[in-house]
Amino acid sequence: TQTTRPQRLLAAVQKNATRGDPRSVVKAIDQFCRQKEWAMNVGDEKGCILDSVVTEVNPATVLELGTYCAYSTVRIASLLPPHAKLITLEFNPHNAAIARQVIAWAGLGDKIQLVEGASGDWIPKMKEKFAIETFDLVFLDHWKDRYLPDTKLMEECGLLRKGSILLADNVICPGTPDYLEYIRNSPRYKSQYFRSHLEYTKVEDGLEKSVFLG
Ligand SMILES: O=C(NCCCCCn1ccc2cnccc21)c1cc(-c2ccc(F)cc2)cc(O)c1O
Ligand SMILES: [Mg+2]
Repeated sequence: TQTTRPQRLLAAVQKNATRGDPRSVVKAIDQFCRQKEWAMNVGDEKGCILDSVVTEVNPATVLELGTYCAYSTVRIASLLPPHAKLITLEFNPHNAAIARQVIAWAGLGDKIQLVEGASGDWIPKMKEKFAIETFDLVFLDHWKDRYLPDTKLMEECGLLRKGSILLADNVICPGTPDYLEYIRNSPRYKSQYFRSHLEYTKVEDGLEKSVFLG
């Protein structure tokens, strides 16, 4: 029977990456997506911007919305300090199953908690279920029409503190116009656009980094 793209991506990781070496997992996925099949990972170009933000924030608590095959999950977790925790949310059970295996191959299982479900259902339960006060960093990479409602939901649920950083993928392509409009005009955020390209292409895309001012 026909394999899926996430299954082929996992096979490329298991073939070309070294167990326990997160950077080799990232490299193997980028090579697969450049040489074999495009996939919607944040990719190597935007990934460097992601790395610099993670390193600068040095977060103890991270929320990722949109795991897919755990490319950015592994990329972020490989830069976290020892006792930091990353919670990543994936809606699609098949993708979640692949992501778990990529995370295991990278040897990052003790830093990452993968949760299956929808952001609108899980965000209100984060505090009680995961003993989380607030998130130091949120990486938004899920349904593009959920970036705005979920940001408002995180505000309402008290999951953001003065200084929390939101980093949003795909604000140009596919685009998140309502999110950009809100976050760039709200007095409660200070935003900065990092211009880049859609993963593995020459199409314009970028990351929007926003600091919650409280
Ligand atoms: O759609 C994208 N990502 C989202 C995938 C679905 C997320 C589902 N999901 C996960 C957690 C979760 C929690 N709650 C609710 C839903 C949830 C995406 C698309 C493109 C893209 C595609 C084609 C094209 F021609 C150009 C660009 C590029 C990207 O980088 C992307 O990220
Ligand atoms: Mg994306």
